[in-house]
Amino acid sequence: MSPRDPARDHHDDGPDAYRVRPTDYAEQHTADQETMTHASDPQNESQIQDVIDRILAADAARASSHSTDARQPEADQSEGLLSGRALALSEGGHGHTDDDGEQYDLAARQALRRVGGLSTELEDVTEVEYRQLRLERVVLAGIWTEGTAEDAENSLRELAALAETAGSEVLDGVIQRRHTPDPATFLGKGKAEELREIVAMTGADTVVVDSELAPSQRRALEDVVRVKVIDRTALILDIFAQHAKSREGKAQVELAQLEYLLPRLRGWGESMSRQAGGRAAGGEGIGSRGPGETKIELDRRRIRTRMAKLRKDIAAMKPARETKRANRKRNQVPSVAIAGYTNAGKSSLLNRLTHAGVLVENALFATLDPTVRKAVTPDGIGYTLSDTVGFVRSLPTQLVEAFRSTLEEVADADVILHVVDASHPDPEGQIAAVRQVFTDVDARRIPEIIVLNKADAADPFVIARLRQREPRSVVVSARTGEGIDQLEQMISEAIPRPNVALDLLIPFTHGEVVSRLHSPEAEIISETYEAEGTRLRVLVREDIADELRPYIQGSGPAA
Ligand SMILES: Nc1nc2c(ncn2[C@@H]2O[C@H](COP(=O)(O)OP(=O)(O)OP(=O)(O)O)[C@@H](O)[C@H]2O)c(=O)[nH]1
Ligand SMILES: [Mg+2]
Repeated sequence: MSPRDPARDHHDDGPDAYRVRPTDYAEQHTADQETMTHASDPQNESQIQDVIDRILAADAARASSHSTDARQPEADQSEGLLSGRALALSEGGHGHTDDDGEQYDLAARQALRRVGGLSTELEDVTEVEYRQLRLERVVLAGIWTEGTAEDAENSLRELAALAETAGSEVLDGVIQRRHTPDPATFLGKGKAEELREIVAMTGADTVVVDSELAPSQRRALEDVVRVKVIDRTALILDIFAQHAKSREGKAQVELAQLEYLLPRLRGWGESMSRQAGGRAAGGEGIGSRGPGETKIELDRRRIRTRMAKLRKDIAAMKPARETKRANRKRNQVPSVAIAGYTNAGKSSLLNRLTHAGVLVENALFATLDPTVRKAVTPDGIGYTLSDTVGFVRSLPTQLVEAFRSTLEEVADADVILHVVDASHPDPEGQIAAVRQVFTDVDARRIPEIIVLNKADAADPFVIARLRQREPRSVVVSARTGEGIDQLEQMISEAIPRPNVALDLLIPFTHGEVVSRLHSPEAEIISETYEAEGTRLRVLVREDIADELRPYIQGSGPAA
C-alpha cells in the first residue's frame, strides 16, 4: 500500500471492519515519492493480507452461522443466478431488476452518479466521471468465479493497490463465491445487501468492483449500496488520467475515457426514457423526458466530436515519434523494448542498464510515457532501450486501443525484455496477461527474454519453477545488480549484429571516420597504422558499409 501505513489504525470493530485513519492525499503522495516504499513491501503485503484474511474469515463465519439464511454465499453459489433473481422477484426488490432505479428519487440518483455535470462543458464529463474518483474512501467487492481462493485474493489485493494508486483509501473488501456474476447486481442480492451494511458501517463513499460492470449492473448495485459504484476499468482509466504527462498520453487517456463513457451515457439515456414512461401519469416524467433525451443526444454528439478531434490530434502527434523510430530503423540501431506487468521493475531495470534517471515509484503505472535510452552491450554494440507502460490484467480494451501507437514501440522492437516480478504471488498469471497484450499489438513473434526480476526478494523455489517453464530467462535484481551481467550478455546475443566485414584504409587526414568507427555503430576487429593511414578491419551494418565504400580494400560477409 503506501508509506502512510505506519500511521494506520486498526480497530477490530467486528469481523468486517478494517479502518484506516484518513490521510491527506497530497501528504501521502509526497511521502510515496520520497520513500519509494511499496504495495509489494512485506509490511504492506502483510497488512493487505490482514484485510484478506479478515474478509475470508468473516465469510466463513457468516456461512456457518447463517446457514439457513437465503442470502448467504452458498445459496448464491450452489443455485447460481436463478435463485438470486427469483429472490429479487419474490421480494420485488428494485435493486435487483434490470431496471435501473428510476423508482428512486431522481435527484438522489443524479447526485450519486454526478450526471448533473453532463449538462455543462464537455470537459466536465471527464472531470465528473473520473477526476473526482480521487481521495475517496472505498470498499472493494469482487467475485471468485474460478481458480483458487488465492487467485481471488490476489485479484482483490491488486485492486486494493490500484485503488490506492488512484489516491483512495481502502477500508474493506468482500469476495463472493459465485459461478458467474449476477446479471442484475453483479454480486448476489444477499451479498449486495451485506455490502451496503459494510459501506454504512465504514463510512465509505464508493464501492469499487473488481470487473467491468455493464451499465445496468452498475446502476442496480448503486441502488442497493446507496453509494457510487466504480468498476475496475474506470479505476484504471482514472490512474492513467492522473499519471499521463505528455500531450499525447493525455489525449490518449481522454479518448479512452470517452470511449468508456459513451455506452454508459446511452444506458442512462434509456433509463431516462423508461422513467418518463413510467411516471408519465405523475406528470413528473413528461417534463423531464424531452430535455433529458435532448441533453443526452447533445452530450453524445459533443463526445463524438471531441473523440474525433482527439483522434485527429493523436494522429498529428504520431509523425514526430514515427520519424524518430524510422531514423533508428534506417540507422539500423537494434531496439530492445522493456515490457511487463506494472510495478515489475521495468524502469529500475532501464536505470540499471543505462544509468538513466527514470522515475521509479512504488506505485502502479508510474511510467506512462515511453522513454527511449541508448545502451551499449559489453562488447560495445549500441542499441536503444525503451521503457514502456506497464500492463495489467484485463487492461481496458479502450486503453489498448488508445495506447496502440505507444505499444507499437514494443511491436517494432528487435528484442523484448519481458520483466517479471518474481516476488509477486502470481508471476505466471502476470506473464500470461502480458503475453495477451503482446498478442493484441501483434508483438508475439518478436524474440522475448524473460527477465525474472526482484531475485533479492523472491522465493528461490518460485524462481526455479519459473526458470523451468521459461527456458529463455535470466534471473536478476535491478536493486542489487545481481544477474545484470548475464542479462547484458543475453541482450548482446539476441540483437541483430553488424554483419558486413570490411577491410579499410583510412587516410590520416580523415580521422573523423576512424573515430566514428570507434563507436557503438561498429565492431572493430583489428586496427593498425600504415604509412598511408589507419588500417581497420571492422564489422558494420549495411547502411554504414555503403558510406565507407571509398576506403574499402576488400569486403565480404562476416565469417
Ligand atoms: N526488492 C526489489 N525491488 C525492486 C527491484 N526492482 C524494482 N523494485 C521495486 O519495485 C517497484 C517498481 O519499480 P519500477 O521500476 O517503478 O517498476 P515499473 O515496472 O517501471 O512500474 P510501472 O512503471 O509503474 O509499470 C519500486 O518500488 C522498485 O524499487 C528489485 O530487483 N528488487
Ligand atoms: Mg516504470
